[in-house]
Amino acid sequence: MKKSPLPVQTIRGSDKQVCGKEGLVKLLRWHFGYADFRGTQLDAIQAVLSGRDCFCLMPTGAGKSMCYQIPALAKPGIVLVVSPLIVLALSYDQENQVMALKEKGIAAEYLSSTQTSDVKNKIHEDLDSGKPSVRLLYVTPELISTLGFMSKLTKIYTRGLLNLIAIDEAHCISSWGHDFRPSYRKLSSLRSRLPNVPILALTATAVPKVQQDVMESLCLQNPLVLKSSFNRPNIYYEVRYKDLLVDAYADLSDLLKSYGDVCGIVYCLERTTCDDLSAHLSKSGISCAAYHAGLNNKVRTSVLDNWISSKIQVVVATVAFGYDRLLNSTVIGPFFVLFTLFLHLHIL
Ligand SMILES: Nc1ncnc2c1ncn2[C@@H]1O[C@H](COP(=O)(O)OP(=O)(O)OP(=O)(O)O)[C@@H](O)[C@H]1O
Repeated sequence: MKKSPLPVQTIRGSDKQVCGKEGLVKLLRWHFGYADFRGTQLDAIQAVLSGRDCFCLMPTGAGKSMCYQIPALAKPGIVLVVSPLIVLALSYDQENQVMALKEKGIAAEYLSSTQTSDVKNKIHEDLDSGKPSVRLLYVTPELISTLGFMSKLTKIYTRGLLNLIAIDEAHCISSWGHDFRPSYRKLSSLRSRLPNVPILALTATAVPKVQQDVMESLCLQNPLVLKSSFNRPNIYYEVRYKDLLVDAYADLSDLLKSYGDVCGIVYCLERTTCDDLSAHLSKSGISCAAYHAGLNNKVRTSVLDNWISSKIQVVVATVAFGYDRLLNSTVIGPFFVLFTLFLHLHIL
């Protein structure tokens, strides 16, 4: 349901007004309906709103997005969110995030190669106008590294309209990290090109060496470093020995059925295993589909859509199925079960 007139801030308040806990909690309640901030969210938000850089290490699903979404509502101007749109599931998540924000009446847009030129032109026109209406702009690191976009950003910056740069999945900037992306390296120029704009680096996966590398590469100055606990009491591992099972397929099928109406992902190492297992499970009455890089985009999108909308219960996938993102999906929430280890041990 859409909310009408939103109290998005339109005038510059004093730091105390903008950063005060009471006002920020009000924004959170009004726009998102949550009672209070979680973990270190408020610290991160207050740091960036006061102009300080921040490195924020939070587990997947802890609510990192809120750390840049609330600042976008607290001050007039634009929050730039740099996020990698590597695989289908990630870009899907990005689109969903922007759609969900728009539903709440928050002016959010994303720029990616998947959009039509009409849509992109509209966003560029808004950015070029003296008074852009967009509050949250999601872009790829690749776009940041283009001269045209950088000069656009510089113009917005010189007009005093760039409030915050949030770097999502910030570990991608580190060549020590498991997800290193060369295009992220180019983000190191943001500090010199757009000085005085606070930078918020967000990640769920940085070991100390990567953390240091991220902070140095982004030239963070005296950042507030926030690290949350990674204990996830809702996740547990169970190991079953394949040799001790009469029929591993039947065992898996029974296990899936025993969870009732929940949705799950079964991870396999190979594409052919996904196809075979999906066929087996379908025969035993489980609504499922395979997902791997060998399938074309159309099929993959439809499997993802069907799974998210609960038309199918189980996806049998390789890691091509955006592991981290889907684990967090708000749509799936508590009804999500992951069977990764089981399959590795039993079926392969
Ligand atoms: N203070 C809060 N109270 C309750 N729910 C919250 C709060 N902040 C965020 N959430 C919800 O938590 C869910 C996960 O948030 P989000 O997607 O931002 O996590 P994340 O840490 O960015 O995950 P990822 O590592 O996948 O990027 C979302 O549904 C979000 O609306």
